[in-house]
Amino acid sequence: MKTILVTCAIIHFDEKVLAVQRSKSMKLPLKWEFAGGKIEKGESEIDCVKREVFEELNIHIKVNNRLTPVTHTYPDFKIKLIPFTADYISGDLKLKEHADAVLVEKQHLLDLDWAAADVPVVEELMAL
Ligand SMILES: Nc1nc2c([nH]c(=O)n2[C@@H]2O[C@H](COP(=O)(O)OP(=O)(O)OP(=O)(O)O)[C@@H](O)[C@H]2O)c(=O)[nH]1
Repeated sequence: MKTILVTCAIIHFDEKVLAVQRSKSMKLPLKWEFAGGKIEKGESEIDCVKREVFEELNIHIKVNNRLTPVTHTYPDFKIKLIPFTADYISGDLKLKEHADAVLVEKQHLLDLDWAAADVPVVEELMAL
């Protein structure tokens, strides 16, 4: 099975981080994730994560640290999820694709029903 390369951003707004919920019509319906998406041909990881966040949320971010990538096999596809910590810079947050968004304190992140690939990312983040 081909591995899809996906970046995502753990966007900090002061002490909280932004989680977004996939819509009913997306793959992994209603699961929570970090904004991001597939790397396009010739695109750097950082350009990808900035582009996807702007496309999905209408905000600009500053990308900080790359966390540990997670390879996960779902029943019908396999991804390598490459997470970055980031800070909100500017823009009015608008949900272009997702069903919902919440700002969560780090210690409450595991209360959400995450896409399976995100669970190790959340655990790493909580241990930072
Ligand atoms: N953006 C993002 N995607 C994630 C995360 N965790 C995770 O498993 N994924 C999966 O990685 C893929 C990212 O692709 P995407 O967001 O660009 O595309 P999509 O599924 O909405 O579009 P598609 O239906 O065209 O494939 C999705 O299948 C999504 O389910 C995450 O934290 N952020």
